[in-house]
Amino acid sequence: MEIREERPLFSFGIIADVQYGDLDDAKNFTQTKVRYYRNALYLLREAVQHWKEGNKIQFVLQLGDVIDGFNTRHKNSENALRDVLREFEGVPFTVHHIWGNHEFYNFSRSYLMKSSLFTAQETQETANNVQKVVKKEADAAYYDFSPYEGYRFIILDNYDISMCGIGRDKDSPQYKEAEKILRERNRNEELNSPEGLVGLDRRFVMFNGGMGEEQLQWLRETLEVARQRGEKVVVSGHVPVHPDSCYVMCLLWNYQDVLNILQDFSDIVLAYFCGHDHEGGYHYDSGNEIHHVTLPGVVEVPPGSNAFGTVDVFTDRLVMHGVGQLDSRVMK
Ligand SMILES: Nc1ccn([C@@H]2O[C@H](COP(=O)(O)OP(=O)(O)OC[C@H](O)CO)[C@@H](O)[C@H]2O)c(=O)n1
Repeated sequence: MEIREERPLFSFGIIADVQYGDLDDAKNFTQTKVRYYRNALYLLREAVQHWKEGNKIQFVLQLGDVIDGFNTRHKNSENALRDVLREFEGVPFTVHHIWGNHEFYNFSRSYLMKSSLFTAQETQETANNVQKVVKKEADAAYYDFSPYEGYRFIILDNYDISMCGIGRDKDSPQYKEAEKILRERNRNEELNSPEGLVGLDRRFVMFNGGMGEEQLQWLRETLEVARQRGEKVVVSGHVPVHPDSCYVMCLLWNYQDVLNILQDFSDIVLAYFCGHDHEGGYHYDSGNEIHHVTLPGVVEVPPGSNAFGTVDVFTDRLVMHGVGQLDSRVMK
């Protein structure tokens, strides 16, 4: 008879696209959904309260876009950031903040590096050395950590190559590379517009980004070391990397590079968690046994519901307990 463990090895929280702002509700760009900017803060508060009361999660993956770009119109970016960070004050778990496009509408990369949203700087070590958080490149936010022996989490910086907002200096090689990629693929004056782009090429808009060769190389090396150690790996970023897990306009520019790497390490990679596409999505890459989970965006959740979750990690499965618009799921 198969004996299943009752308790998970460990658990973590997930939430995406809070996009808080002290702003009146308004429709999104395509006029299809309402964004509830103020209410988003209460939904974040409810999620944090849920995790505190459950008293079982070790950490949260905050999957990016924690405040909205429209805060800049009122010069309110710092206040908005202060308000969301206050929700996490004194919590009994670690919070890993991932950077999305809205972080760069509000702040420069150098500002973010010095802020509490730069969680790669934390180095926490437990007795068995499994909670070490390792920062890599000097001006990038990708890193890895091991919350539990035998498990590794990888945080990607999906806007490493980007033209978003004020993130990258216009003279930086990364900004120039992003501009070259976009101008070659997108002939519109307004680079956020997908007009004239067909199929998967609709991802070549300015609110997406790409990952540079240095980061891709680091991802390969980190997975290689994890494989040698016999670890299982969960990867996260703001932007989806599988075309079947999201609306194609929200895909990472060089999603195929990342997918190839994840698939090369399909023996150890369990899942990829992200946000960005506010509709949310899910795809099981059955050939490689990798789960791609795109969380619904909190900012577009009407009052009375929510969109966050808790993932229990067992030796043979991840069990995602969704609240509100995030579906619950057992991922073998
Ligand atoms: N078709 C579009 C869509 C957007 N824009 C402009 O791009 C900027 C970012 O858009 P925004 O909807 O705020 O980005 P999110 O990250 O919140 O959402 C991504 C997906 O849309 C969610 O499903 C902003 O300046 C828009 O005005 C555009 O020009 N054309």
